[in-house]
Amino acid sequence: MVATILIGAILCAAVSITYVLYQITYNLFFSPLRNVPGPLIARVTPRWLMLIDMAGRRTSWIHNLHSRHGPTVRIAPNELSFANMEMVKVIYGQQTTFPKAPIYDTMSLPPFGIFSMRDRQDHSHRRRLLSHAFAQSSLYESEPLIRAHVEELTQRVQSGLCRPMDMMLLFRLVAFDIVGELFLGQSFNGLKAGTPPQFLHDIDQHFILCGIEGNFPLIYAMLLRIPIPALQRFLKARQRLIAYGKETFENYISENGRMSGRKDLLTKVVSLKSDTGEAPLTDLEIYTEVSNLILAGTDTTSMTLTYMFWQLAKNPKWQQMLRQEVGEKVPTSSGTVPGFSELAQLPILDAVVKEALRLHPAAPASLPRETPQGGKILNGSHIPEGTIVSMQCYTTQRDAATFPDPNAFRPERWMAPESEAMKEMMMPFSKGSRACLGKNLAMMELKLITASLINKFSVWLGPNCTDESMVMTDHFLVLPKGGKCEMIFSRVEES
Ligand code: HEM
Repeated sequence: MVATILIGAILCAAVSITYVLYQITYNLFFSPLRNVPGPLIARVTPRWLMLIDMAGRRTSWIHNLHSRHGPTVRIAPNELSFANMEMVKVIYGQQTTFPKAPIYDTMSLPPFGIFSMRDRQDHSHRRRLLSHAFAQSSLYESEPLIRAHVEELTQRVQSGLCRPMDMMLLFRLVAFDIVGELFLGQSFNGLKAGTPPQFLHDIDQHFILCGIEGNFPLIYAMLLRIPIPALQRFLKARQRLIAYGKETFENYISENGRMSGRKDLLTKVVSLKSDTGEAPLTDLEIYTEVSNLILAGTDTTSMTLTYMFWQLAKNPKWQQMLRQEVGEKVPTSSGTVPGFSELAQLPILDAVVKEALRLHPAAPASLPRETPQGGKILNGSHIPEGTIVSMQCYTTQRDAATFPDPNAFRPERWMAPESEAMKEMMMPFSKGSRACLGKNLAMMELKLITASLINKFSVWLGPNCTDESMVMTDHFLVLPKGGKCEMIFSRVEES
């Protein structure tokens, strides 16, 4: 009996070792990607990229590889990263044939919302149905709801003048309250409470869970079977996000009906009719979508604000220029939040926002796509179908030939006419048919908040806010290494 078990174990070990050796030999010497440069360990095993990913270092690691090896690098046995302008259109352009990669299946729970949909037809149907809620005209109708939260943020800052405040937290709370207001019909009242509500903790846990499930599916499946209540509670974060969306949605419908005159974006989604005769969204699809939109619209906007204000705190000259530009539209003394129509085209504000999005994109990492049937020629080499390919805007937006002095905060680069290369390589919201649906909303929030705060206050770095604490790490979305961003505000007249 013992001998049989021993022989079985030896056979299993031998088969496993042979398989691993075969994989290594194939990946290094026979794979069609064998001639693409990249670190040896990454060419041998996909686990290396996964570990780097989990450590929050994916973006900087890939960026360094491009600096060393050029525009095409192999970052895993079956995964390539590109960094040159010609590839942007091919992989992300309006006519691209590269669908989102299978990893997106682990980024949401089914039924998938627009963000995770990989089928081209399903996606374009959903996008057609949702687009009108995000149109600029819809956003103008919702502007008063957004401005009320910006006003609340301004008062919150006013009440904490001359002391360090964690602005990363305040920006998260305001962005969160705004998307709650617009997509659930009620604010989360995070700013009022001053602490993150459970939903925000669940968003944090959601991103960790995506990393575990996407990179280590077996471990994730095992964790699901371990009956430790705290662990199970952690693993249920994504279900809680959907459940909260469902409950709030049902309350909203019972209070407001389906054709309420409320000027939020949920009303637009609920009352939409398809002009093409296509089926409108079911309630299940609406509240799943809405929960995902809250996720998509919180940390993206708040991290952009955090880094933009960090740069402004380090560059008082740009604060003064902004204040002067905004002040000509809205006097500093007036208690009001400026109107977006007055701000939308201000050149200095626009340049500051763009430069923040360039240097500190909230989604800096690769956006993986799958090479379609038959393969494709990319940068002169035939890339077989099924190969995962991606670009990261962190790298395209720091391309020295396109953006001279690429690591410096220089908004003036956006005040001259933009070159074709700048337009192509700037992709903080991605490009083409999968580009960010919330871009208009994000720009509205970024400009309203920046103009309102800078018009009234000067901002300085807090004692614990250093270049080291603000190093960008990423778990798909960016996060400062120090996990917070302390700043000090003072009234303009006093500074
Ligand atoms: C500064 C703020 C923002 C940035 C930098 C940003 C960035 C991005 C990026 C890079 C993508 C493409 C992701 C991919 O291909 O995997 C994306 C997609 C998306 N974003 Fe945003 N986003 C921002 C704000 C928002 C907001 C406020 C919302 C809505 C509340 C939103 C909703 C979406 C949706 C629905 C998609 C999926 C679009 C599709 O696949 O058709 N985003 N965003």
